[in-house]
Amino acid sequence: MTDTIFALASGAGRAAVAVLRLSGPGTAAALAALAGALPAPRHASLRRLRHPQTAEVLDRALVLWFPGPASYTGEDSAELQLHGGPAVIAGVAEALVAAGARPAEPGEFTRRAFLNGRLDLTSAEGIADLIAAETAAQRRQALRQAEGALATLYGGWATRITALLARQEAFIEFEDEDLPAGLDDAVATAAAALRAEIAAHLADSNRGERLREGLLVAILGAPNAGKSSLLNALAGREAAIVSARAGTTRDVVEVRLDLAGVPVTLADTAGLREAADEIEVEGIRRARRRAEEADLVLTVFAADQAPDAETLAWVKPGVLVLANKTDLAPAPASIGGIAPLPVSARTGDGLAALRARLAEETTARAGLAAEAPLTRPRHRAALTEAAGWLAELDTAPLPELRAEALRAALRAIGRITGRVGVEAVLDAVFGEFCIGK
Ligand SMILES: Nc1nc2c(ncn2[C@@H]2O[C@H](COP(=O)(O)OP(=O)(O)OP(=O)(O)O)[C@@H](O)[C@H]2O)c(=O)[nH]1
Ligand SMILES: [K+]
Ligand SMILES: [Mg+2]
Repeated sequence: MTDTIFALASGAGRAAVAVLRLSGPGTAAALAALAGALPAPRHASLRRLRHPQTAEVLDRALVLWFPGPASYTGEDSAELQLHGGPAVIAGVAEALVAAGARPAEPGEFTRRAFLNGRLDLTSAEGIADLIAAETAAQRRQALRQAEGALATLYGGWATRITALLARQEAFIEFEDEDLPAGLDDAVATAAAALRAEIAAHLADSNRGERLREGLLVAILGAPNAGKSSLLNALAGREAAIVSARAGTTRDVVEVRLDLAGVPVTLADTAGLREAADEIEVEGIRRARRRAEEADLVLTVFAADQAPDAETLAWVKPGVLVLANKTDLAPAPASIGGIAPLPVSARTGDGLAALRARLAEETTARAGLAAEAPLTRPRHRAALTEAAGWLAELDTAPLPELRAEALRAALRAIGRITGRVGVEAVLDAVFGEFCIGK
């Protein structure tokens, strides 16, 4: 028998209202034990909540009863809107345990919704992304996915493969009879067309995945070039220590920015130079490593200094070259063959242009690529596999082998939406949820 689970669906900590959710076959009994007779379905009803054993009154709360299957999980479920204090929440949780329920695992409500056919895996992942979304562009992408944009796309492809498989199997079964000429070729042609659509979907330069994960932008340059000053200016707060002493920054200092809807982690790093101090050496090692991982590097020079060799090594295609301190000296026309963007962290000159340029660079690397962009490596791997099986149709000599390739392609796509062989991926998918969802 399925457990009845409960969890705090609202955030932890003191708040005006805390929402506790319940789901499972024992929901009605637990509600009755705490709140008396069941309220009308889907109508908020104000009730005294009592401990079922001690009868102590724990709170006055709004109680909502959602009988299955027309609920989020598809099971009988309920919501208790409590006063949001920690002692109230703890008391009601204890009462629910006394009434036979148990605390939920992360993502367990949505997992049940999936198992009861209320949503597919991509929609469930969209809900997790929606809860995690930090920017408007992330929210839009997550909401579309939660509402089934990917389920529709991938489900449509699965339907087409199923139809091809039916034709291919008819071909095998009636091989000796008179079938329309070219049926076999027609299957291969349709499979090739589908493979091209999948390839186009895969060739989006990971924009959807990058929007979901956010971008890393690293600031690199000589000591005292003004890297930390630039980070603070872009962040709008004194996140990193600034001083006239070369070698101030040792650890990597990171801030989160929202650049035109793309979440960006901006990393300030130790100035590059031949250092003797072992702490500074480690800082410079970390600086280089962060820059190598970065989606974009801001290579910073001081306009009043000759470019140093260590930083010049980071003037290359794909980086953004900055000449800072233009209040002290004009920016050179070219550094290492690239025209630098002139800025002054001190006066703020050029910062608006830098911000605009950064937004341009980040949205070119991440963002809404299409109505239903690819958002997860899990989907990418399965689609690549499906496309590989469809390619087999061009070369597979026997109708039986072609049918087998179509079946394998179908299984690969079915794993994305959760139609086949899902046990293995469920823990990974629902483990990323918060408790209460
Ligand atoms: N005049 C002028 N001074 C600046 C500007 N930007 C930074 N500075 C000064 O340059 C010095 C070094 O600035 P930081 O931001 O600490 O430089 P950094 O590149 O982070 O230095 P390290 O962490 O030591 O590598 C400080 O005294 C800043 O006030 C600027 O645009 N104009
Ligand atoms: K400094
Ligand atoms: Mg610094």
